Formats: sequence, structure tokens, C-alpha cells
Amino acid sequence: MDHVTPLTAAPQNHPPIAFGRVGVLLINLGTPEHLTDASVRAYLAEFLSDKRVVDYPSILWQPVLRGIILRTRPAKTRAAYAKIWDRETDESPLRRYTREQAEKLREKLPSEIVVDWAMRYGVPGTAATLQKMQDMGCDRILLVPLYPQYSATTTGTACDAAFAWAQKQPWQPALRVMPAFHDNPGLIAALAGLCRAHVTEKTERVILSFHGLPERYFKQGDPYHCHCHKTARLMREALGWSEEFAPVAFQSKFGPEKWLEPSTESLVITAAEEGLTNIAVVTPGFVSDCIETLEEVGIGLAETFEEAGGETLTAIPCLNSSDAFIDVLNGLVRRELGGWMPSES
Ligand SMILES: C=CC1=C(C)c2cc3[nH]c(cc4nc(cc5[nH]c(cc1n2)c(C)c5CCC(=O)O)C(CCC(=O)O)=C4C)c(C)c3C=C
Ligand SMILES: [Fe+2]
Ligand SMILES: [Fe+2]
Repeated sequence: MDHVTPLTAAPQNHPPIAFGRVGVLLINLGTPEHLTDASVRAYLAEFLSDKRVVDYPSILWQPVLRGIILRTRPAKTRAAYAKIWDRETDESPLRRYTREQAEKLREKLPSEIVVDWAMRYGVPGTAATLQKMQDMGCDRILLVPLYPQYSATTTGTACDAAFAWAQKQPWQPALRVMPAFHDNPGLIAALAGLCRAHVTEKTERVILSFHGLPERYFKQGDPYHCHCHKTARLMREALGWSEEFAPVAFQSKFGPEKWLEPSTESLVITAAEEGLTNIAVVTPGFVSDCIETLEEVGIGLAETFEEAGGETLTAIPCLNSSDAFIDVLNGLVRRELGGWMPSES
């Protein structure tokens, strides 16, 4: 706090400005604010109108989005959220874990550093949270997109939102962006630990399932596919697993375009058809459990596996707000704050 100029010290007629603090902002994707069709619709409308996510010309895409998708999908998506919603805190798991990650990271960093969290879509918004941090005197802010693997559809757009806010500021804070951490040794060790805790002698295959993308984005140069495969290779090396035992797959396909393959669903069905009865799915592209891991994999794909003749599909939880993940984040954030840590200035 010693760097913050007290507002009373401002010269006469000078606007009150606080400065001198360092901030860390964790940013995740976003999630509906409430468990209602209206909330889900607002969230999907914002998310699916982002050109980084769906790049079709607006003149073609908006009528499809407004006329079909936002009329039919919210009820289906709300029903899926209803299966996983945290009724105690009245929030989605993604929101809860992101909040807890920020709270726990705050305890690990010097108290002068402002640590907050935001969503790219929905509430609390990225711009509003950056504004709050600036009002608290943050003139240097580290953006931490919570995606181990870079994609323009996630990390890229989180940065877009932050820089769009910054563009409007008379005094723009210095902004740093934490790079992708898909090959960070700490992350790989934490993911390997998670797998060791959930994979037993009975487990016949572990699918390493990442959120998918249109294949076209990969061909246009999005490195996400390569980042996913590197995370997977490093995990296998750490665990002594073969590619046959632990193959990569991509989940959560949306729309009619060709997405990255193979799909997680196809590998789950193949495993059952091969006569496997006990498989696991780990989702190393998601740091927090969410609708895609808990409902799509933990409920939906577990049913698919059973229907195809399998018995048990174990959905391995994400790192969430575990001590292991907070240690990873703490290490990454301290590295990226080089020269900005209070003791160094
Ligand atoms: C074109 C559509 C989509 C792209 C591209 C996409 C990329 C992408 N998404 C994540 C992570 C998450 N996505 C989540 C939900 C979600 N994703 C899409 C569509 C695309 N995602 C939709 C329509 C939804 C909403 C749910 C639904 O209606 O099915 C979530 C979960 C949010 C939650 O509240 O739980 C996450 C996390 C990544 C990592 C990614 C590209 C790499
Ligand atoms: Fe998604
Ligand atoms: Fe690749």
C-alpha cells in the first residue's frame, strides 16, 4: 500500500487517481449467472457472437444464432447445468472453482498484490474487474487466461476483452499476459498425480480428452492441437503410459463443421466394442470442472459407454482449487511477475 498515492495528496483540481499497485487477474471462459433459460440464453448469445469463437460472417451467422440456436439450445443447456449446479453457493462449478483459485492464490502472494478473477463472457466481466483493479491503484496487471493450451477461441479472446477495455483508458495500465502453460513441468506433475490417484489396476484405457475446435482453425494456424498433443505426450512420459493405453481425443463438438478428431465419443464406443469394461477419461485442457467435464463426460459419456456394452467410465476430476494446482499457479504467476514483485521494486 505504500506506493498508493493517498487521494487526499492529489493537487487541487487534479482528478483523484490511485496508482502503484500490481494486480493479477485470473480469466476463465464464462458461465450462466443463474440457472434459468434467460441466463443461459444471454451467456450463449455473448459467447457464440464472439468472432474468435464462430468466425462466420455476421450476416449469415446472426440469423442462425438468433433464429434457431438461441431458441432451442438454452433449455437443453439449462437442463444439463441443472445436473451439476452447485445449489449451496448457487453458481456453476466453473465459477466456483475459478473464484476459489483466486482466493487461494491471494493467500500465497504478498498482500500488496491485488488478485482477482473474471469471466470472458458473463459475470463478473473482464472489463468491469479490470476497472475495479485500476480503481484500487493497479497500474501493472498480469492477465492469467486459465487455459493450459493456447487457442484463439479462448486465450486470444480473453486478451481481446482485456485490451478492448485498456484501449478506452486515459491511463492504460501496463498489461502482461501469462503464456500457455501446456508443457509446464509443474502442471504435468500435477496432472500425473491426479491420474495416479484415480487410475487403478482395473483401468484398461485412459482417454486424454480435450475440448475440440473446428479443424479449419487448426489449419489457419491455431496451435491448440499441437499444445494438446504435447501435454498428452508429457503426461504419458511422466506416467509411463503408451499412446495405445492413453490416446488423445477431442470432445464437445458444436455445429456441422468438421472438428478435430478423433472424437472422445467415438473412442468411448470403440473401447466398449473392443470388450473393455473399465475405462477412465481425464480432461487436461480444463483446469476446472465444468459442464463439459461433469455433464458431458461424467454423465453423458458414462451412459454412452454402458449402452455400448462397457461397465464403468471414470471421469477423473480436474485440478480445480486443489493445493497441487494452486502451487502450479503460484509458480507460474511469480515467474511472470518478475520485476514487479514488491520485494524487487
Ligand atoms: C464453436 C463453438 C465453440 C468453440 C470453438 C469452443 C471452444 C472451446 N471451449 C472451451 C472451453 C469451454 N467451453 C464450454 C462450454 C461451451 N462451449 C461451446 C462452444 C464452443 N467452444 C458451447 C456452446 C458451450 C456451452 C455449453 C453448451 O451449450 O453445450 C465450457 C464450460 C462452461 C461452463 O459454464 O461450464 C468450457 C470450459 C475450450 C477450452 C475451447 C477451445 C480450445
Ligand atoms: Fe467450448
Ligand atoms: Fe498439431
